[in-house]
Amino acid sequence: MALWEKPTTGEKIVVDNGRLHVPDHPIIPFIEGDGTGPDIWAAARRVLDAAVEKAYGGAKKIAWYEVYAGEKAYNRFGQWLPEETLQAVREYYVAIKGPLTTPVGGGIRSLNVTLRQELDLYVCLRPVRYFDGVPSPVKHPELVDMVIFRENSEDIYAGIEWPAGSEEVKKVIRFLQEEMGVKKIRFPETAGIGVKPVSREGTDRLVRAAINYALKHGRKSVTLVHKGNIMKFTEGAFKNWGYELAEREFADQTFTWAQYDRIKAEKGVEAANQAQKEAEEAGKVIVKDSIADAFLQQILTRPAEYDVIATLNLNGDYISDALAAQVGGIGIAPGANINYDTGHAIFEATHGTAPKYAGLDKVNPGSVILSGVLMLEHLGWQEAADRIYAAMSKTISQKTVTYDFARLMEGATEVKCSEFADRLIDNL
Ligand SMILES: NC(=O)C1=CN([C@@H]2O[C@H](COP(=O)(O)OP(=O)(O)OC[C@H]3O[C@@H](n4cnc5c(N)ncnc54)[C@H](OP(=O)(O)O)[C@@H]3O)[C@@H](O)[C@H]2O)C=CC1
Ligand SMILES: O=C(O)CCC(=O)C(=O)O
Ligand SMILES: [Mg+2]
Repeated sequence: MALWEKPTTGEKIVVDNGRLHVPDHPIIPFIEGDGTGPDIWAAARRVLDAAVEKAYGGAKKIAWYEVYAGEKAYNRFGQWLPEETLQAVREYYVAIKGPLTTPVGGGIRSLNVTLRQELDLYVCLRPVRYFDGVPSPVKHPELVDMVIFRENSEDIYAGIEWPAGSEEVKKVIRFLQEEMGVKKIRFPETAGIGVKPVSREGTDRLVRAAINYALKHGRKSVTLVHKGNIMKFTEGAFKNWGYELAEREFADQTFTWAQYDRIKAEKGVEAANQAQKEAEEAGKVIVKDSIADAFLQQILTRPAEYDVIATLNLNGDYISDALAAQVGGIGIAPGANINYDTGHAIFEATHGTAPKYAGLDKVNPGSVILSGVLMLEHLGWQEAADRIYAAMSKTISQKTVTYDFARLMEGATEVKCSEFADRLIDNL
């Protein structure tokens, strides 16, 4: 028996050869989220509806369809992630969600990660840009304009791990020592073990999506961020496979640092520099790489050198919060989880449930609103998206902001989460 009723109004989005056909009243499933989720989702929904109404004068309207996950699902149905929720995203293609809680060190596995895995949403897309007037801890936040393509289905993040002392972990240790010849690593009884799968297919589809994005949006470079000096056959392979993919599938549109190195070895550094210069002048996308620790310091010291970033799952998680902080914090950091082949996508903020602020109508709804803007762009409703971007810029410049910006801005008026949405709607 179904756990809840399906919507009776609105129409389904149809996907044909990976292309979305969006009706005027598309049914869009949403998950409210845990913690601050109800506050920020309520604010976001009002802003999205008002922008669509204003942009299309009533000709288009989203038919919202609530589906359940997390605490609300558990409290109502005794299930953390009902199959109906997964089925709804499969059927209606595009969804949006608030953050969901994941306990640390035990309990259920991340529902956020499970949604990505179950629907094979292999790209976590997180654009990071600066809005004028936002308080930032760095001198030139306006130099940050990056789009993160984080691999979303593999890596240590996939959750293959066994707890210390378990029968499973003992078996894995025995296997490593007796069959795989791992002798030099100490494996005390207290070791837990995690496994890090990284595949060529997983890398190819992620890097392909990043290069396609760079070409479509006139971006200058794609940087493969990895820790391949240490994890050679996972992160190092990611780098090598990324370069190979660029040279194989985008030979006329890209120039890679692997090519640069080959020219340098054959003809010297000047010839290599000249080849890169010519590629840049011809408008080719430069595909380069950076080791993750050096990258994290360079995004602070030389952010203008980075543009589209393609990286593995865990690196991408860290990098997205770090970059969000540079442009004013996690309160305005949007994201999307996308499968470019099937057309499925779930939009969500970069931040989590911020439990200490739950129910206070306090936090910044900007991240989930801007995730909604990415969703409107994905639907092709650019006019509505543009209105929200403009309203966001205007509201911030008027210094009417939530606590996170107000505490760092001189002369700001601090407003509640819902009031910030009101101001945005006034400014649409
Ligand atoms: N995709 C998802 O659903 C995600 C879920 N999570 C989950 O969320 C839970 C809490 O994680 P936690 O590590 O505390 O990270 P959070 O991102 O939830 O919160 C960390 C801090 O970020 C700031 N912050 C978060 N959201 C906002 C907002 N909307 N506006 C302004 N500031 C904000 C607050 O900073 P300050 O204290 O300075 O005010 C907050 O204390 C965990 O269970 C985690 O697993 C985490 C990330 C993503
Ligand atoms: O799933 C979670 O609880 C955390 C996920 C996360 O931090 C992220 O995807 O950025
Ligand atoms: Mg994160």
